[in-house]
Amino acid sequence: MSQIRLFPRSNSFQEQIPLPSSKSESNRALIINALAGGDVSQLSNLAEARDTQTMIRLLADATIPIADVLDAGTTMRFLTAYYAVTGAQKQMTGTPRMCERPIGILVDALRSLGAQISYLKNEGYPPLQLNGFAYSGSRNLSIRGDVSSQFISAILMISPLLPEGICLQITGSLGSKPYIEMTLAQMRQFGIQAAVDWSKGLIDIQAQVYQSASFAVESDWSGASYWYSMVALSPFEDSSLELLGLKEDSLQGDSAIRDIMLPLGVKSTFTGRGYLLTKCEAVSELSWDFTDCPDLAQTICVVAAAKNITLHLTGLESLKVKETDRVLALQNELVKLGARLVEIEPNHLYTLSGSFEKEGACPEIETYDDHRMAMAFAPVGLVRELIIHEPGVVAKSYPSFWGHVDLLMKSSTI
Ligand SMILES: O=C(O)C1=C[C@@H](OP(=O)(O)O)[C@@H](O)[C@H](O)C1
Ligand SMILES: C=C(OP(=O)(O)O)C(=O)O
Repeated sequence: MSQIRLFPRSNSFQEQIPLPSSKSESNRALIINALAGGDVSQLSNLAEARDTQTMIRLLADATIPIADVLDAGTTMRFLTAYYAVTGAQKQMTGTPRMCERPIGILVDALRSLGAQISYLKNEGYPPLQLNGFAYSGSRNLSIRGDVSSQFISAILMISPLLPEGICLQITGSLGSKPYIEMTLAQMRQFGIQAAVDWSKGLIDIQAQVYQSASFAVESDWSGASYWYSMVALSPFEDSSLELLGLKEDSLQGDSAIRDIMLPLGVKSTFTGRGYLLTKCEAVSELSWDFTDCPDLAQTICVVAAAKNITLHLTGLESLKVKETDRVLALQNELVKLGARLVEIEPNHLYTLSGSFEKEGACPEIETYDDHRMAMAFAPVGLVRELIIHEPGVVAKSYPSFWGHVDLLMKSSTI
């Protein structure tokens, strides 16, 4: 299918949504489990996400000479470190966009530990050729924190295997920190101790042996965000959704959606088996820093646009090097709803404002090979007819998304 048309709903809803599992937790669990020599069957509730299924497939067959990760950032970065430290001879590649996403910071760090890695096309970007590992003897490593936390997570997961461990100094500003905390928390569950001093940006991991363990992946808070949007945008006061499989104490930083959505009109109540979302009063203006939760930015921009809430956003720097340039994609598509996302201070502060257009020609939203563009805009279909192009992009993180949307909205596919 190349388009989905969504039709507004004229009454309230009360539904349960069986959320997908987190691909971030899944991909960490798979790498750590492989390093621990565990069996995949010890990991439960692994994500259906294509990014995770790609990781499972590549880890299952060590003889594959070319590891094609498609468009999965974590799979590319985590596997590069895994293959490097295990001395694999391997080519790493991905989609054309993956070959535009930076990896030089990780490659430099791995080379300084002793990995033989060369670039097959452009310096600093996939595809890569991995040619084995000869430990360099150094445990002190510096790494920039401002491009992608995935480089840091990748290095941390292989640290216990190195003869002297690693003392990692994070330099510059740090984005997506909760993902690093997620990595450390999952390593801890497999027996690894780390000494962390965030005030100095230091993480010290001695040489240690991973203990194999069982691990159950939680539902995905990033995927949950789109259901928060549905409740926020429903015009009916008694609309509610129960999102299943979420924990109160999550490893996922995107659980911040609970706090962000409160001023946008959604209250979260823990039910023991997930969260019940109900409607509450929304503000008319809000400032938010997305440094810790970049994957929520698209969700929040679309909700604000459709509710005529003025938004001041910071922490969007990393959005330019994700599945697409997400700032540009948002700027192009939000205009179709009557909103403008304007850069106020270069690459720092943005303001979103406008007047939501409920009537007129049906907006057609382009998705730029980015699952989050499709899922962030879908909730608008509750309040006005909308077409979303290439809806299949959701498979990267949430293959069952449109099936779940069917619970709330009528749609037709072309
Ligand atoms: O480690 C992870 O699982 C992720 C880290 C984040 O990337 P960056 O660290 O590049 O911001 C996030 O955007 C991505 O969806 C998943
Ligand atoms: C940025 C994302 O994923 P990745 O970097 O792993 O491709 C995402 O899922 O929004």
